[in-house]
Amino acid sequence: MMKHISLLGATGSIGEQTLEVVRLHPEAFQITAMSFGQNVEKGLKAINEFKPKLVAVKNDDVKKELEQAMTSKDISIVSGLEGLIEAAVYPDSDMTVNAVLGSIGLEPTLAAIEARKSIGIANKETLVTAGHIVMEKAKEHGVQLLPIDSEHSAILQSLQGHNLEDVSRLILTASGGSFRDRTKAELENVTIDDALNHPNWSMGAKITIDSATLMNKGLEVIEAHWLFDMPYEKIDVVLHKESIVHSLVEYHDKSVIAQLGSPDMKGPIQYALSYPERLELASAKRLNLWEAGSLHFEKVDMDRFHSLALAYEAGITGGSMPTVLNAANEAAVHHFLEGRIRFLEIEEFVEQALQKHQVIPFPDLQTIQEVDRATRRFVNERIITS
Ligand SMILES: NC(=O)C1=CN([C@@H]2O[C@H](COP(=O)(O)OP(=O)(O)OC[C@H]3O[C@@H](n4cnc5c(N)ncnc54)[C@H](OP(=O)(O)O)[C@@H]3O)[C@@H](O)[C@H]2O)C=CC1
Ligand SMILES: CC(=O)[C@@H](O)[C@H](O)COP(=O)(O)O
Ligand SMILES: [Mn+2]
Repeated sequence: MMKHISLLGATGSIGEQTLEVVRLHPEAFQITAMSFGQNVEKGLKAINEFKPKLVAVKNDDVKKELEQAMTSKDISIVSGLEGLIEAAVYPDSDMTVNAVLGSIGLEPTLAAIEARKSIGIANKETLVTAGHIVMEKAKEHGVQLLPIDSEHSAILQSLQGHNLEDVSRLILTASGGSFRDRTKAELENVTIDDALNHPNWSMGAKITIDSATLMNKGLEVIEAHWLFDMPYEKIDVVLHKESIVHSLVEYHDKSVIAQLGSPDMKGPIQYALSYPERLELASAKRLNLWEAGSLHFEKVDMDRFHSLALAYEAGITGGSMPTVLNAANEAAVHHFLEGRIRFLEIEEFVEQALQKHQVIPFPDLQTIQEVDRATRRFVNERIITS
């Protein structure tokens, strides 16, 4: 049966690869609504090809620009957070794929759950900042969140046919990112371009920096905690530089089940779209184990990758702490990408924000939004005045 999809973040790395999956399966998937931020050129191409009925953009200026560039008058264009939510709950859509960047994805996710859409979630910041609210709402409305993040997709795939109660440990693999072979001292003067040079994956700028600090893995630990209802002491991270084993599940009998494949996000995206079925993915590179030769696994040095330690601490503390972790990291990475701070200062600003924060247990949505704003202000002011 045809699945109708609202795609949030259509011009991004995950968004474009989702469109590629839809392009490969016109018999199975159709884009009914889409959103993007401000890349009108890319957005317009996607609109012309996929012909959604509704398009949401970042603000009124982008809306005007798009309206002038569009020839078809049959497509509604909306803007701002309200527009993003409208796209997320578009009545003709069965599924909402959230591939926007950052905690702006939270309210659209909650709205889509309330509208009982099936959810494909790439936007990990949403689960980090308010996992307890998202998961409670999903449970209340009987909605399953289907992970698009490769590690969480690997875990979901390794759980098929098994019970969560029989799991003794989740093991997330980490490539180590752009600087995995450098010492901390060697990170003092690395450039933005160096940091954006991921060894295995081509991704958006923010997640590529997160991968280099290993904050990405920290966010993923918190994401796994919520998606699979797993306590932090049962979530481990292992360095695996080939990014071929995408994550593993250990069961009580010490049997370990893993999902492997060549690094290609179209796999996890398609699995979320077609779940629980599997479709052909003709464009994917077959994993050739004799070509891969050896696979390597290493313990993570938590002093070297301090951001991962900060994420575990924030997750275990819980309450509003993960919101601070995420907001401080989003702000600091933004400033790094703008050339205002050095690479190692990202984790310093995140740590300062966490240290200054008085944890609020069980924060509601409004509290989370206030903490998010206050944390960004704290980081911005320190950076602008330093
Ligand atoms: N890239 C990857 O391989 C992976 C990504 N993820 C997660 O998926 C999410 C998306 O990542 P990625 O695709 O790399 O990111 P990109 O930066 O490539 O894309 C982000 C998308 O969100 C849109 N966007 C950004 N800000 C806003 C805003 N304020 N309002 C509306 N739309 C906005 C952008 O629009 P525009 O560009 O038009 O302004 C773009 O379409 C992240 O949470 C990331 O952690 C998870 C696993 C792998
Ligand atoms: C492709 C994907 O899921 C990314 O989140 C990936 O995990 C980044 O790689 P590392 O964080 O392991 O470097
Ligand atoms: Mn990942």
